[in-house]
Formats: sequence, structure tokens, C-alpha cells
Amino acid sequence: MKNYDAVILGAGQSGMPLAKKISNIGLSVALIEKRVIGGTCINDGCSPTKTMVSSARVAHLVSRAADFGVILPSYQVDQEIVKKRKDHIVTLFRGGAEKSLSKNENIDILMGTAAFKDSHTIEITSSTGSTETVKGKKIFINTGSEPRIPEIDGLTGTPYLTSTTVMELEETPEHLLIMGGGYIGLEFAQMFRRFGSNVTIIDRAGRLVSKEDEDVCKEISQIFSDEGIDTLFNSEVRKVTYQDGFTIITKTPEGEKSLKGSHLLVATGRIPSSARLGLENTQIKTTDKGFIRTDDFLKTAENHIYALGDVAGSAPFTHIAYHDAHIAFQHAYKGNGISKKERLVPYCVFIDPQLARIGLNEQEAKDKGIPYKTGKFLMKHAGRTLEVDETRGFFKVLVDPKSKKILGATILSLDGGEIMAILQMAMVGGVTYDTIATLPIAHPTLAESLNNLMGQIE
Ligand SMILES: Cc1cc2nc3c(=O)[nH]c(=O)nc-3n(C[C@H](O)[C@H](O)[C@H](O)COP(=O)(O)OP(=O)(O)OC[C@H]3O[C@@H](n4cnc5c(N)ncnc54)[C@H](O)[C@@H]3O)c2cc1C
Ligand SMILES: NC(=O)c1ccc[n+]([C@@H]2O[C@H](COP(=O)([O-])OP(=O)(O)OC[C@H]3O[C@@H](n4cnc5c(N)ncnc54)[C@H](O)[C@@H]3O)[C@@H](O)[C@H]2O)c1
Repeated sequence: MKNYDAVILGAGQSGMPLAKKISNIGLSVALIEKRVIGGTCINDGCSPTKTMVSSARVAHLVSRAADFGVILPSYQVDQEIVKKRKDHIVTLFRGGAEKSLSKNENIDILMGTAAFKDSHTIEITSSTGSTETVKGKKIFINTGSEPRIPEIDGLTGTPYLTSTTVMELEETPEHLLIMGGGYIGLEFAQMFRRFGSNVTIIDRAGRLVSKEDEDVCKEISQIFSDEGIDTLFNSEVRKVTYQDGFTIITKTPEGEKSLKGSHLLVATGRIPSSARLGLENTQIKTTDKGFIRTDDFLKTAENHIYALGDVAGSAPFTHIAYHDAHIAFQHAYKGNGISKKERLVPYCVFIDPQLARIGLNEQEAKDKGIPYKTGKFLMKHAGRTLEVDETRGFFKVLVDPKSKKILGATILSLDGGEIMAILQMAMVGGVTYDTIATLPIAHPTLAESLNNLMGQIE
């Protein structure tokens, strides 16, 4: 049995950078992966979805070509080519990840499913059923998450789709029903609508993206409705049947409703991949939802075992899993570093216009009793958005009335993610809103609307 300085379970967005960091200080690493290198982000998440979102955006812009004075006879979407383009990007990114790991002689990549035999020993079961065991002085769990499939009468026996399998379609669905109006639901809803599908989102909550402020949700709902996406809220799906198409029965405040569609995407959240890790053979504890409990430095109840990324209940985004690798590495090998409590969590949902968030929103500030002043600037008043004719959305910011520092922002705008990163820098650097209000920002850019935004603050 081989002894390693570090054993990492899962070659995802924490596991891969962590393996490199540890090997770079001259230590031996076993990186165990049950499926393919790269985890959710590269293979089933960020990269493939954003590649397909780009195809959908081109379809949308082509459909509006006449608005820009470009007259096209017609256009059509070829779902097979959309998928091929997506597959190419996945192969490219995965290949790059494999190459950079395999050229590092301190890292052994072991393909198979890992589980704890005891708190220092990991058993790896290969796809052929053979097993091997390895030991680790330190162990890092980065096994990610998987789609949550709700228990609904009839669902299991049907060919429903998940966020992974929906990207394998080679034909455009005639009518895509989407259970769940969260980030996954939103991105696929707009994408497939732009490919030409009829789309209906069904959510048990009272509105889309219920974690966002009400005005944000209202604007997104309006944008979706203008694009012809149907929504059904406060709807609990009770029964699913499939016969040449899906029929779903939902319970709504107005009584039972029946909906029909050619395809059904289940996008009702994700669960941590912790159930089959043999954690019972260790002192490690999980929450009632299965997330591995850690301290603020990602250390579990076992001193030499850390958990990172989605499985540890960190905000479920790639850049956060990646940052977890930094936190755990610093703590495990350098004895210092920042805790996860201290970091700001930015994110960007790739609908069009993008929904980007950093820090507090208004609802959270109210719930926590944090005093704030707010400013809001509608993108229909920005020169840049008028020039490119993409005027939906707004910039919204919360500031501390006393220190004038930024508490948080929601940027629902063309290239919103890039604008949000500017505010993230301002937050980290402690730049006050009155400084930004009068800062000369290049014209005509989207970013110059930050002058107007900060100028709105009473
Ligand atoms: C459709 C979709 C779109 C997304 N889009 C974005 C986006 O645009 N931006 C963003 O920031 N985030 C996005 N996310 C979220 C992001 O992909 C995840 O938060 C991120 O990948 C989590 O990284 P991780 O390292 O925790 O886990 P993962 O990347 O999931 O890696 C875990 C790895 O562990 C392996 N594994 C699991 N169990 C075992 C075991 N027992 N033994 C060995 N290996 C095991 C898995 O096969 C996997 O390779 C998206 C997610 C989805 C589903
Ligand atoms: N751009 C990005 O960063 C990005 C994109 C996609 C996904 N992700 C990550 O993936 C995670 C999972 O995304 P998600 O959209 O699946 O989860 P989510 O938690 O964001 O949304 C799930 C939605 O499903 C609804 N729901 C739950 N059970 C239901 C039921 N039985 N019937 C009807 N509706 C039901 C919920 O009310 C909620 O609106 C996100 O938390 C996110 O971090 C990130």
C-alpha cells in the first residue's frame, strides 16, 4: 500500500489546483477521480453551458439583425452543431487540465471511486471492480455535488433530463418543461427558447431566483416574458407521466393543473456527493443535508482531513471551490491564511442580460438590520446600451451611510459580470461611492454608468 503526503478525493475545481500547490512544495499527491478529470465545471457545468449560451446569444442577435439594418433571408439553429461546439470546448478544457496535471511527477492520478476504510486509509474501486488502497498523511475531500431529483410520483420511470443530459440533445425540444426556476433553470430556459423551443418554467416558490431582490426578479420575469418564456409559480409537481411526451400534474393555489411538453428538465437544486464516502469510518460529521461540516479553514472533525467546494457547503461556484484550495493549502501547509468567513462571494448568472451579485442585497441588509443607502441606474439611460441596443436591466448598489463604502451590488446588465468585478475591487480596496461618482471613466463604456449609479445615492 502506497503512502502519500496528501490524498485528494475528486479532481474538481478544488482538487486540481490543490494537487498542484501541494506537489509544488515537493510533496507526493494521489489525486483520485471516479469519472473524468475536471469535475462539474469543465464537464457538465460552467464551460459547456456558457458555450451553449453563446450559441443561443448568436441566434438571438441574428433574430434581431433587421433592428441593426442587417437584412438576412432566414436562419436556423442546428442543435447537432451546437452540441459539437460544446463537446469541442469540453474536450479542449479537459485535455488541458489532464496535461498540466500529468506532467507533474509528484502527482499520481488514480482513476476510481474513493471511500474511507479508516481515517488515514482510502479504498479505490476501479470501473472494472478491482480495488487498491492508499494512505494519506493529509486527506482532502473534493467530491462535489450532483443533481437533486425530487421524489415525485412517476418521475423515476420517465426519460427526464438533468443539467448534464439536456446538453447532449441533438434535436431542439418542441416544448421544454423546466422544473425549478433557479440559476440552472434560468440559463437553460433562455438558451432553449432562443434555439426555438417553447419553454415553461414551473417552480414551487412564488417567483424566479427568489434569493434576489424583488425588483431584480421582476425585471428578469419581464425579460423572460418578453422573450416568450412561460412561468408557473407556487406550483408543486405531484405526478409525472410519459407517453410520446410528458404530462405533469401540479398543485397550484388555483387548484390542480396539467401541463404537456416534449421534454422535461429537472433543475431543482443539487445535493452534496458525500453519501458513499465511508465517512462513518471516520469522525467526520455532516449536516442534515449531507454537507461535510468544517471549521472556517475547511478542516473537518479529523485534524488531518479537509473538505472543500460544493461537498463542504461552500457557496456552489467554481471560483469559490478554487479559492477553497487556497484556504485549505494555507492552513494545512503554511499554518496561516484567510478563513472562508472573510471572503466576498461574487457570482454571475449567464442569462442575457447577465445577473451579477456581490456582497449584500437590499433584502439581506433589511433582514440583518444593517443600515444602508441605495442607488439604482436603469440601463435604458446608458449611452453604451443604447448604441448596442441592449438596454434591459439596471445597476443597483448598497452603501454604508457613514463610511460611504460599498456593501454590495446587483448588476443586471449586458456584461454585468465584468462590471460587478470592478465593484468587487472597490469593496476590497475600500473605495468610497463618492470617489467613484466623480472618477473619470472611459467613454463610451458600460463602466461609466458607475458614475451615474453612485451619483443616484441620496
Ligand atoms: C449546469 C451547471 C452550470 C454551472 N455554471 C456555473 C458557472 O457559470 N459559474 C460558476 O461559478 N459555477 C457554476 N456551476 C457550479 C460549479 O460547477 C460548481 O460549484 C463547481 O464545479 C464545484 O466544484 P467542486 O470542486 O466542489 O466539485 P466538482 O467540480 O463537482 O468536482 C468533484 C469531483 O469529484 C469526483 N468524485 C465524486 N465522488 C467521488 C469519489 N467517491 N471518488 C472519486 N471521485 C469522486 C467527481 O466525479 C468530480 O469530478 C454550475 C453547475 C452546474 C451544474
Ligand atoms: N452561473 C452560475 O454561477 C451557475 C449556473 C448554474 C448553476 N449554478 C450552481 O448550481 C447550483 C444549483 O442550481 P439549481 O438552479 O439547480 O438550484 P437552485 O437552488 O438555484 O434552484 C432550484 C429551484 O428549484 C425550485 N424547486 C425545488 N424543488 C422543487 C420542486 N419539487 N418543484 C418545483 N420547483 C422546485 C426551488 O424553488 C428553486 O427555485 C446553484 O446553487 C448554483 O450555485 C451556478
